[in-house]
Amino acid sequence: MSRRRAPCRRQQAAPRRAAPSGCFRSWYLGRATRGLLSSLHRVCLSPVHRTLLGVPLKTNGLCCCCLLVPSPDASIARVMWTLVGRGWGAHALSRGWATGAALGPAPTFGAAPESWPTCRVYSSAEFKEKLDMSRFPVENIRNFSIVAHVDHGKSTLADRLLELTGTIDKTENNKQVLDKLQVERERGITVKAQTASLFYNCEGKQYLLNLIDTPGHVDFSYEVSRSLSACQGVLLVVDANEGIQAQTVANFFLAFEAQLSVIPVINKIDLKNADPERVENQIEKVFDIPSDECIKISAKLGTNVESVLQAVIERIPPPKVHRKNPLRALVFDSTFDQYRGVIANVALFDGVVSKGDKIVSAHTQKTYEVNEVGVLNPNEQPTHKLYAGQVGYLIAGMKNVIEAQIGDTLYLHKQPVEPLPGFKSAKPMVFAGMYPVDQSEYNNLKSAIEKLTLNDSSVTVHRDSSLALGAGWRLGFLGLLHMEVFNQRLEQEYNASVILTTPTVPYKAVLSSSKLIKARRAVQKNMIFIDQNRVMLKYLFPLNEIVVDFYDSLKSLSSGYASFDYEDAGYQTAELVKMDILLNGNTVEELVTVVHKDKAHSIGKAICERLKDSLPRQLFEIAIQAAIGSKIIARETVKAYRKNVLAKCYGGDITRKMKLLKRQAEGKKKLRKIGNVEVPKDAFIKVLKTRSSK
Ligand SMILES: Nc1nc2c(ncn2[C@@H]2O[C@H](COP(=O)(O)OP(=O)(O)OP(=O)(O)O)[C@@H](O)[C@H]2O)c(=O)[nH]1
Repeated sequence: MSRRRAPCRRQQAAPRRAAPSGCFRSWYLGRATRGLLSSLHRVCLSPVHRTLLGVPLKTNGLCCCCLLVPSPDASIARVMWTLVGRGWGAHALSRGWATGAALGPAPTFGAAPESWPTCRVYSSAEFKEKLDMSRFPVENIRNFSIVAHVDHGKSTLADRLLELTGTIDKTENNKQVLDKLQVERERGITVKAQTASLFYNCEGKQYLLNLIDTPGHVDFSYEVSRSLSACQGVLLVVDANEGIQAQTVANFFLAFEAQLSVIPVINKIDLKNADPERVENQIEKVFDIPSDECIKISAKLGTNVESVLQAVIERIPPPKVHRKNPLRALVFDSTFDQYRGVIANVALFDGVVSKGDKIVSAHTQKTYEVNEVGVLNPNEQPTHKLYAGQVGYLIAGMKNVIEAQIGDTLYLHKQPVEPLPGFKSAKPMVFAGMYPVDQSEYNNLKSAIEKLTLNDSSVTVHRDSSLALGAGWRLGFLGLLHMEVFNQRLEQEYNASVILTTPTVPYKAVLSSSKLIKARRAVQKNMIFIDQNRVMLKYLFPLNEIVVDFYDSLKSLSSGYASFDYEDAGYQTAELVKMDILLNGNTVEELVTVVHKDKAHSIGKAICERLKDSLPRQLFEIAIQAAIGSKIIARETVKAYRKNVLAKCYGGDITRKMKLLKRQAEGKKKLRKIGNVEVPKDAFIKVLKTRSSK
């Protein structure tokens, strides 16, 4: 039995240290006790992590400790961020232990520690103030997105705005901090819209600026359109050298249609080839925005960026919301955290939400208890409440994609509201099959795909299987880059290894073999769902379309699952014709048939082909014809046997051979005239089946 040791004197008497400001690669937790740390160890750390994290704890050996991450181990980074994300700092504060720690953006897992951001440490008072969101009345809130063509400088401008508002420190390492994903860092492009709440003091007023940095590439335009639903304005960034490009126009119209205020920002004016005046004129001409409304900046150097903040406050209206109404929150994005479940990004259109509230999803009608609310600053910063007009995150124990629908409306239990319109679903353009490299990994890959599609709702997923690759999925993407990024994220964020088939685009195909019912001139009467797995379909069929092989075809198409029954529905008017089948000009009475006018040609052709296959070759040629009245609509020929009349001629005179062949041809002519073609019995059955299946 292990005995608990009493805390040593040195620990109790440890002086309170001043929080180191801006300490790099470290987390300052103030007077966090060993008890809290060890409980955290118990809750979330594996033995390896405990050992590694234990090293700096032991060496510090004080109540007041600074956790240094001892190695670039990716999993350690993940754990540290999980702890911070779980509100460790806030927890310590609520117990009166500590100053809290608000950090820079999460390090990308597996990245070298040098790329990690600087931590920013707040005083207790600052931290307490951060938790109270009631200090921002609606008129002091501005919600806006930064939109632009690819590489025109959105993320760089976002960095400057974060710095100007004191959200992050101005250091070499804080570059494109809102591009948090490893794939974004590696490729140098934004693929995921990121929200950041900035606190800004202007002329004695405290403003809350909710900024959403969006991707520029067309494959991720769904991110832009969703982000705009949480905004009242956009910063339309245009490169001073390249001018207006395709995505500039597309994004402008997205904002215009959503009736948002558009602030044109001409960026990169520091470039040698920059021509801001030309771009100003373009903007005026194409978007009808007066040139004097354009703000010329260099996001890279920080030139004139302050005036962008001014314009946001002056030109973008505050949200039109009502705090006194019952809660109405739009879920506009979400991510999955393995410890906390779904983290939903929400924009509050009405009311207030607090930790502990019972909320209902309009989509699933399920009730949840709110475990945490907060803002992204730019990382998760828990707050006491979120108020209408604000944008933040909410954790309520939702566990999967079905529960956490993007576009869903959340409201308070027993206070139902009219759901918000939500979003149009994305239309995939490129499709590819995805299979686990090893079939035993199927379930893990399934769960990884589900979690990732939660964060990227524009991907469509359908189950599929292949003889060679086994069970898998057919995924739909908005483009090739989107497909590559999704695959890369699966590998990097979920450690999944997959086989991705060659991408294809959608085709519209008419599957003649499976249109079993339509092809038989049926008219649907009704459809009744008997239970979850069975449906009853009622059709009006012409009887001659089902008598012969309909049931066989139905069984084979449905792998034996479908059953069939019919009853007489009386006579109906139809355009029918009588079709004769002729053998060497003589009608075969047994094969005379009545068919629908539109199908006469195809049935006639098929019958002739079947007869050709079924009739034995004879000494004379047989002409098989299908006719409607005197009009021949199809013809096949069965060639005659040719007896080798020259067999006995060894060498000899050519005139003798010609004489024999001529005599044979004359004999055949006579045969043709008197020829009475014998039709075997099974040919009739084959022919009847042909007629029916056409
Ligand atoms: N010279 C100069 N370069 C800039 C400026 N702003 C951004 N850049 C550079 O332009 C490149 C693209 O910048 P980003 O901020 O990533 O552009 P983005 O629009 O966010 O890119 P996507 O999100 O991928 O569309 C980077 O190399 C930046 O350093 C600027 O004001 N001047």
